[in-house]
Amino acid sequence: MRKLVAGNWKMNGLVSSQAEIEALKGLTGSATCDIVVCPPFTLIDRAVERVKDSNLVIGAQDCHAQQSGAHTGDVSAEMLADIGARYVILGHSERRVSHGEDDEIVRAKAVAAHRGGLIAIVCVGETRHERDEGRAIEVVGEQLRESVPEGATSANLVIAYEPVWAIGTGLVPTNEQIEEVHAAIRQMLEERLGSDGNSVRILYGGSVKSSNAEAIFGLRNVDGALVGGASLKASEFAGIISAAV
Ligand SMILES: O=C(CO)COP(=O)(O)O
Repeated sequence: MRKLVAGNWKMNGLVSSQAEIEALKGLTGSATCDIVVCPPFTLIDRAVERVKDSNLVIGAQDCHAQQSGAHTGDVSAEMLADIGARYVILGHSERRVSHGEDDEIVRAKAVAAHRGGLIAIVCVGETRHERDEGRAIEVVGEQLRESVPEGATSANLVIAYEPVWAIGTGLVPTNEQIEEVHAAIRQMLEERLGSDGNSVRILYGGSVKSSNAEAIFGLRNVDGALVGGASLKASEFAGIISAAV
């Protein structure tokens, strides 16, 4: 399966950060994977202009479940598609924790993403405590079952496994732990989507860097990465992209 490497800029980036996208274009012209950059809302419009005629595409980090209406401060999937975004990250643990987003909200947002024509990158992952209790697969399975909407296909859904304790910490699960969870996700996707579940890309996210990317991409059922901090610097992100063969 062709790999997908997505960069989640989180709440980082000013207009001047467009230079990183420009540099990334120059560094990834011959990349053999799909590449998505998800800057903050404020930069999406400009970023879409910048990546025209390149192999980069632009995504967002969230959307509202409704198409329009009295939702102060929110942005809909249709608005994102309207300015040229192609993907949207949903259910990131930073939103699940700090914005109280539960699986039902994530699923409603995924329905909205599909209605708006966006590819949903749905994030799942256990906390340290849940892993220590031996419940990682159970927690991820529950999130997956409840967050993935009807109508999901390999063309409009990507899953990102992001153990909460690995995000921004420099900690990475062992190869066995990653393979175990990815295999469980694959099985659940097959149960849910039939043979098409085989074609849904499952990304790993959490402290991915150019120095560990190759080893992670070599693992079974790892179809790419969702990268936070290391996506902010073009040269570092390009190092990860070049490992995704
Ligand atoms: O949250 C992440 C991507 O969505 C991962 O963040 P880091 O790569 O900074 O650990």
